This record gives sequence, structure tokens and C-alpha cells, in this order.
Amino acid sequence: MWEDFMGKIKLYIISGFLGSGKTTLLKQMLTQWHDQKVAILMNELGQFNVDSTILGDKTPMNELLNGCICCDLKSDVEVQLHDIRHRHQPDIIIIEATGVAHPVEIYEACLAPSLTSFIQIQSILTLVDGPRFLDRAQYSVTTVHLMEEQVRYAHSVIINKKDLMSADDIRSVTEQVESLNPAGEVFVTSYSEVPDTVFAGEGVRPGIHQHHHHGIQSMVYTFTAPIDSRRFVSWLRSLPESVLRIKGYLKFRENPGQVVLFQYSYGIPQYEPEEMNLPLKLVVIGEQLDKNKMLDQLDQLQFS
Ligand SMILES: Nc1nc2c(ncn2[C@@H]2O[C@H](COP(=O)(O)OP(=O)(O)OP(=O)(O)O)[C@@H](O)[C@H]2O)c(=O)[nH]1
Repeated sequence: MWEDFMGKIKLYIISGFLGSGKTTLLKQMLTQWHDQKVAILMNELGQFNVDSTILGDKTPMNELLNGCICCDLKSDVEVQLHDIRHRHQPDIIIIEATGVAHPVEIYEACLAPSLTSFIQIQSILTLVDGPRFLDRAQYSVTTVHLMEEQVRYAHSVIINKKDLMSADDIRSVTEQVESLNPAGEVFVTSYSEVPDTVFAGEGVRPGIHQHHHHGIQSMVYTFTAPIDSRRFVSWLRSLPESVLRIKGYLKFRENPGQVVLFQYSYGIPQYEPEEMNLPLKLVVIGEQLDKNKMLDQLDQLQFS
């Protein structure tokens, strides 16, 4: 069964290195969407969220403090998103990740099987601090890698702090960003001032609505019955490297009463028995996913 994405809460993820202009962008988004119900999930590494005081108290805000969304707080994201939905019923949720969060991990955290029925990830927006990005060779290999991954996996990249760059710098950083993420949309801004069109219409400009064609994508498949474990394993072996993560709940024919939590990351599968009788949904996350092919393969697993 193919999940429909209509009528869900739209989720935007703001990623980007420390101090790149994420909160500045968030403020703009709130202004642009003043006529829609927006809630924020703010993630800070420390115990105190400075940005909540900057943003004021008009917009509902949940916080994930003292850790990074993409590592130790992954399961908390699921809890917080349920809580936001329950308490505020927003049209839009914006997540501001910490500067050190990896976008694929955040994306994955927001695709817990229990969330997919009401959350639709619209876009990952990555802020790039232009001057700092050009100067990134001064940082450790890990930091440089993270900064580049944040660019690589974004649907839109906002190269910020234009006012601090020469025309040559702007050209150079734009070329570097485009070569890391040729399919992404690139904006060059001061104080994260993206064009209004980014937020037009239903909150998504037509270009962004097409984001399923590039960057990270996901699909959700619901099994209605237990499947054959050997076929499942051969399907896993056949997957291309562009499949980044899979997770969800399954039942196998050998033990049809047992729900199994399944996770797949970097080609390594993990199976754990699950106590609760949860819906048998599988979330697949990848780059350039061939969804029709995937759907056919999952149908074959289900019906053969
Ligand atoms: N000169 C200049 N400063 C900017 C620009 N955009 C943001 N800033 C400043 O940069 C600082 C960091 O901006 P924030 O929006 O808080 O950045 P952030 O990514 O949310 O920062 P963290 O939450 O600490 O990771 C603030 O002092 C902003 O006023 C810009 O385009 N040019």
C-alpha cells in the first residue's frame, strides 16, 4: 500500500553549521507564515535555549536540549513531534537542528514509522556561512565533512552572509556548493533573506514541491501480512547504495505473531522483537530513489 502525503503537517528542517543564520531564517519563515499555524522544535546542544528568547512566545515551541537531534535525542524527536501535534495541531512544524547535526540523521529521526501517517517532510534547508565555508580547510576533517554533508543532502542551500563576501568569494562559494549538490536550489542571501517565493502558495514554492526528484527522499510501505524472510534478505542484498536507511515493523511467516523492529543503516540490517502490535510500516530513505521499482519489489515481497 502506497502512503498518501496529502493533509499532513508539513515539516521543514533547518540545518547548517554553527552561527550560519538558522535562527535568522526561522524568524523570516514565521513572518512569512503569519497566517498559518506554525510550531517549532528547537534543538540545542546546551541546557538553555537562547533562541527561544529571541523568537518570543507567540509561536508554540518544543525544545530538545542538551544533545544533538541526530545522535542521542533521536527517539525524543518522535515523542516531541507527537506532543506538538497533540497539543497544537499545527499546519507546519519547523525543526531547527544544532549546527553539528547531520541532515540524513535528522531526516531519519523524523521518519519514525509512527510519524509517517501525519508528518510530511517538505524540505531540508541548509544555511551556509559563506566566509566560513570558504575557509573551512582550517577545521578538522570531520568538521569539513559535516559542513559538506549538510550541503550535499539539502533540498535548498542558502549561502548566507553575502554582505561579508567579495564578488569573487560569492562566485567561488556558489560553485563549490553547486558542485557538492548539483540538484539543489541555491540562494545567496544576507541575513537569510530568501525571496518570498520560497514561502509562497501552500508554504512551498513550486520548485521545492518537486524536491522528490532530488536530494533525500523517502517512501512508506505498509505490509498487510507476514512476509517471507529469505525473500526479504535477498531483497536487502539487491539494494543499491543510494538506499541510505530503512526502518519499520515487519512480521515474518516463520513466526507470524511476532512483530519485528527492523533497521538498516550503511548496508547493515538489525532485527529486534517488538512487544507492541504496531502497524507493519516500512520507511525507506534514499537518494534518487526509484520509487516505482521499490514499490514493485515490496509488492512482490508482500504478495508472493
Ligand atoms: N554579517 C552578517 N551577519 C549575519 C547574517 N546572518 C546572520 N548573521 C548574524 O550571525 C549570528 C548568528 O546568526 P543565527 O541566525 O543565530 O545563526 P544560527 O545558525 O541560528 O546559530 P546557532 O544556533 O548558534 O548555530 C547572529 O549574530 C546574526 O545576527 C548575515 O547575512 N550577515
